[in-house]
Amino acid sequence: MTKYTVAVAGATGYAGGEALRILAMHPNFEVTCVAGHSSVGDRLGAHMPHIPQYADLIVEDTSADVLNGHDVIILALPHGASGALAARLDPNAVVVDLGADHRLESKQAWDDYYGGDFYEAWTYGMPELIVGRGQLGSYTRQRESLPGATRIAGPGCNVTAVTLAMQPALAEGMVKPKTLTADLAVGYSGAGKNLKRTNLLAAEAFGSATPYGVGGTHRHIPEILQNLAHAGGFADTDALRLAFTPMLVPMARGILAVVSGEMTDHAAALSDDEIHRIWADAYARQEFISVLPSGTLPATANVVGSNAAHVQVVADRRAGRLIAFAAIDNLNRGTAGQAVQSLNIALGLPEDAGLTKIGVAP
Ligand SMILES: NC(=O)C1=CN([C@@H]2O[C@H](COP(=O)(O)OP(=O)(O)OC[C@H]3O[C@@H](n4cnc5c(N)ncnc54)[C@H](OP(=O)(O)O)[C@@H]3O)[C@@H](O)[C@H]2O)C=CC1
Ligand SMILES: CC(=O)N[C@@H](CCC(=O)OP(=O)(O)O)C(=O)O
Repeated sequence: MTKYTVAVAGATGYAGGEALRILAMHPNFEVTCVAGHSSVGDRLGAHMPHIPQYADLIVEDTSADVLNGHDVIILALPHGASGALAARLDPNAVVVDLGADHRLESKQAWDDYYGGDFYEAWTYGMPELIVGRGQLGSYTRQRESLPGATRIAGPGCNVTAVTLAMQPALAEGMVKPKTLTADLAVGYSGAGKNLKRTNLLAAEAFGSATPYGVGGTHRHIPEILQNLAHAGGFADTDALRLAFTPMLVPMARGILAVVSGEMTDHAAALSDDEIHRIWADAYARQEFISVLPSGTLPATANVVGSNAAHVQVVADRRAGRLIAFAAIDNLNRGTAGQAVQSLNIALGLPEDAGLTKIGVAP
């Protein structure tokens, strides 16, 4: 069996930790290097006691010299920290960046929402993303760009939930593209191990629910628009408008996205069963995406610990809106699971190697 050595940078953080957990269960990968920042010199076991097989690895400095020499390099660093580093990595290594530095195709969007140096977009690591149509009307997927890729950009976690919920509507012209809204319940781990992306202290977040990143400011908006523009076959994101409001809720992992848009006449003329069938067909043969039976709504507890996305769609005919739902585990499907899925495809391994769609509910 082919074995690949893997270096994980950001190994002491939540996203890097989930990558290590998945890699520990993967038959083709062996973690041979872990790197960090303030934890350099520590045993990894001090930070990741739930992954005993890598407990004795020592956290090394995050530098190109340390990371080069391994077949695969996973970067799980704060955004802005991987762009310059990535430029010094071995061109023959397969590199996956879980941060945002290589996701956006538009420099303008990067400048508007992130700022700092812009780095070119890498092959986007969301295999099920609809990017066009092939012969006989079947969808072309992002999966087709991944074999042989050596630079892969891991999508944002909120982006993943919103895209998977709503992309069939754009692909089939079922919602007016300037009427989109997305409201999300998001678990604490999305903010990283210090809750720092929310500016909240643990005592303020615990037992409470509060919105953040409101008013069109959240950095995931341009990435969602980029994806939905691909799914809808639009030349750019100007055709789309999205009101996006995430809310921090008291759970460790999970995202529940509620995404809606005003129905087109085409959608309004369809029955509930026909609408549901469009979602089911869009995700047929997409092993990790489950369109739930009509009447069953997604819940984060059912996907925690897995690379699955649970999706549902309903028509609110009084409001004239289609409402799509997706539940994911932000660290697994939203980050490390999706990254390993993309790596599997890039390396020609079975797409599901080392991954599960079985959750740990309740
Ligand atoms: N959490 C999530 O749900 C998701 C996270 N991501 C992305 O993954 C990346 C990591 O996020 P997350 O794990 O949540 O964050 P954490 O704060 O939990 O972890 C950050 C990691 O990066 C290291 N680090 C911090 N600063 C630097 C630096 N200047 N140079 C090198 N390493 C550094 C830390 O090392 P040390 O502990 O040693 O200081 C730690 O290992 C981010 O880009 C994030 O946006 C993407 C999707 C979802
Ligand atoms: C609760 C919380 O703060 N969640 C984060 C998740 C972002 C994330 O991790 O994705 P990036 O890689 O794009 O930063 C947020 O909404 O910004």
